[in-house]
This record gives sequence, C-alpha cells and structure tokens, in this order.
Amino acid sequence: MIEVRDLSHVFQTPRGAFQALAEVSLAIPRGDFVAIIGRSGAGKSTFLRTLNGLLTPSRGQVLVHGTDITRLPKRELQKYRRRVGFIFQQFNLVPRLSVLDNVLHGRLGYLPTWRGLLGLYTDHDYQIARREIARVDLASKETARVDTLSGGQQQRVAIARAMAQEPELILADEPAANLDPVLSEEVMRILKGFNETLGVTVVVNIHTLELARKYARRIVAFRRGRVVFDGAPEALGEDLVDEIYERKETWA
Ligand SMILES: Nc1ncnc2c1ncn2[C@@H]1O[C@H](COP(=O)(O)OP(=O)(O)OP(=O)(O)O)[C@@H](O)[C@H]1O
Repeated sequence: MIEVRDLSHVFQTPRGAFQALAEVSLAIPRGDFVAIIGRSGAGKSTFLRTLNGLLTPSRGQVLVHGTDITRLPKRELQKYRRRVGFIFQQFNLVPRLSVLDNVLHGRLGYLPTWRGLLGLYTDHDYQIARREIARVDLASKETARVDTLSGGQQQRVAIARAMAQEPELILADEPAANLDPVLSEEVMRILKGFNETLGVTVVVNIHTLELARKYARRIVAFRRGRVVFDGAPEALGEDLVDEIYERKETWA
C-alpha cells in the first residue's frame, strides 16, 4: 500500500521557481492498476520519480507500508528500490549485451556489490531471469544482442528485467511512447497480465487516453501539477478530458 500525502515539488530554474507538483494526495492499494494521464509537463514523470525515491519532493510524504521513502537513508532506499521495477520510454537497456544479461541486471539489487560487479549471479537468479524472458515470449532470443531486436522486443526485455526484480510495484514512464499502436497495446496487455495474474501493483504514465481507458482499473489525471481526476475510467467524462488536456480556451 502506497499513501501519498500532500506532495509538492518546486524546481528551481534559471527563470525562477516552477511548481511541478502541488498538494497531491492519494492512496494506491496493493494490486491496483493506475494510469496517470495529463498534458506534457503536467507533472506525471515527476510524480512517478517521487514514488521510487529518484526525486526528493520539496514537501509531503510517500508512505510505503507506513514508511516515508522520501526521507530514507541511502541504504534503506536501495533496499526499497529492489522491489520497484521501473520501465522507461527509452527502454534503458545495455544494447551490446544479450537479452539474458540485461534481464539478469534486474537481480543486481539482491547481490552483494562485488558479486554484481563480477556478474556472479546465482543459479536462482538465472532461473528467475529465464522465467521472465519466457513470460514475455522471448525465450528464443535469450542470447541475442539487444541492439538486434525490434523496439517492441526491446521493451519486452525491459519488462522482463523489471519483473526479474520480483517487484511489488512496477512504475512505467510512457512505456509505449516509442512504439507503434499495435506494440503499445502489447506492452499494456503484458503489464495488465502481470497485474492480474501476479498481483503486481502497476502505475503507468501514458499519453494515449484510449489505452488508459482500456487497460487501467483507475485513472489519475494531472493538470499543472494537481490531481484533477481520480477514479474509474468510466467516470471520466468528455468535459473533464477537455479540462485535463486544456482543449478549451476557457480552461487556459
Ligand atoms: N529537473 C528539472 N528542472 C526544472 N524543471 C523541471 C525538471 N524536471 C521537470 N521539470 C518541469 O516540471 C514540469 C513537469 O515535468 P514532468 O516531466 O513531470 O511532466 P510530464 O507530465 O511527465 O510531461 P511529459 O508527458 O512531457 O513527459 C515541466 O514543466 C518540466 O519542464
């Protein structure tokens, strides 16, 4: 269970202070599937980054099982991040390494640093990595270099790497932004599958409203750093969509 309380973040820029998040409060129960929507610059990535401690907010708390992760000592934060898979728009894989080596990286948080540096994974780590590669249907590509794969396949490798962490929570920041519509659906379907069959909590930033509506159990919409909608996809009406995306001049 994640409870976000009164979260605000101000970036200091050469042009002055910029408020990227303003008084965000919400709870994400275990097993939820949340799509975060909003215009470019609405604060979606900033929000996601506070959920895994990549960014320390100016104010507020992110309570995970009751512990505020925004103020954790580094070592404790690393321990927390072990169970949080992060999927990026740009995949963030090591291109010259194989699928298996990339997915094994998901196990690094469980190894002492020296073992990780030497790539001394255990048999258990290999078993988990292979299991996750099979789950995203890439068993036949295990030894292929990642830079020989298509974009959709690379994103599946990134998902397998996140799943190899045996995460409680998956955060995905525009995971489908670089993919065509068919592959975008595939990514959402895979995430939904893990959510439903394994109970992994998923929070995904997504530009495509249709995908959010189709796959998420819950939509949270940001506008200029504030939550302006939090509810079931069916409850999101067209007027509100116009407000979220600032389609009407009256909202400017
Ligand atoms: N490190 C930073 N320094 C200054 N301003 C920043 C920084 N990171 C983000 N911002 C600003 O904060 C606002 C929110 O950014 P954020 O990346 O969270 O938006 P977003 O909703 O994820 O947008 P997109 O959909 O384009 O990724 C933007 O105006 C952005 O320019």
